[in-house]
Amino acid sequence: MLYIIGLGLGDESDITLRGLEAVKKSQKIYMDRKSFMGNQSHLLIERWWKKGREATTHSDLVVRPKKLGVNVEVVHNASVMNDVGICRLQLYHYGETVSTPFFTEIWRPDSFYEKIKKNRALGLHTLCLLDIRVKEPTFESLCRGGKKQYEPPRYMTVNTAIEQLLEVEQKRGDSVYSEETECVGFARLGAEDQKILSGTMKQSESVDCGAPLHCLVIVGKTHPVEEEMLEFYKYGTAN
Ligand SMILES: C[S@@+](CC[C@H](N)C(=O)[O-])C[C@H]1O[C@@H](n2cnc3c(N)ncnc32)[C@H](O)[C@@H]1O
Repeated sequence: MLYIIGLGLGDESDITLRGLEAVKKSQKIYMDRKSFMGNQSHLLIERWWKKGREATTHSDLVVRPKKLGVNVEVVHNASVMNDVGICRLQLYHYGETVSTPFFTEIWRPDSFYEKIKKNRALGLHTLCLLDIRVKEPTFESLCRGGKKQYEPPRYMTVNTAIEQLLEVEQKRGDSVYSEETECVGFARLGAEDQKILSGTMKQSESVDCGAPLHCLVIVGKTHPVEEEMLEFYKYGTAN
């Protein structure tokens, strides 16, 4: 049996009772070290699983064992996809979620711009999931071959996300959003020191939201009740 257990967003105490039961009765436990930060992770608990591979996807971790006839059970938990609801921007007012990768000197992908443009044309909010670089081999060690060396882990901040979004707006120029566009920054959702910050992109870009993980919502058309709630997290108020 392979259990895939969501640990939630805060720390290991967020595991569900069902998840804890599955941990207790498993012989081997794998930690998914890619899409997690410190406490938030997806525990891969298995009985028959061979050594995991360095790079894989969650779907692959379900498909491959199933093809081998291994039973797979997912033990659900909170996800950032629903936890952003804490700021009371209504979840059914969101459009397509986008990912924002770290730009490099030579690689500045901006496919997210068209998706944000579509969402905003419909008045919808956009959740931006920010890049995580964990166990990334260094360019030198890849070129040299042999034993890999790894870059230090990097987690994109709200500040970097806004900076890159505004750079793309400047380049594409379709007035999809601007420095004055309302957004909500989230840091460490589910942790005791979680931080939620609502303000314009320009205001939010100047705030240090602290340790990762961060994500960002670009606010679409709001209902008066949504606006009322965002006041609690307004730039300049302590929260
Ligand atoms: C690829 S997604 C994985 C999300 C995870 N599977 C889930 O459903 O919660 C990783 C991104 O989600 C966002 N994220 C995940 N956990 C978060 C948290 N506790 N607080 C803020 N953002 C978070 C960050 O942008 C992070 O880079």
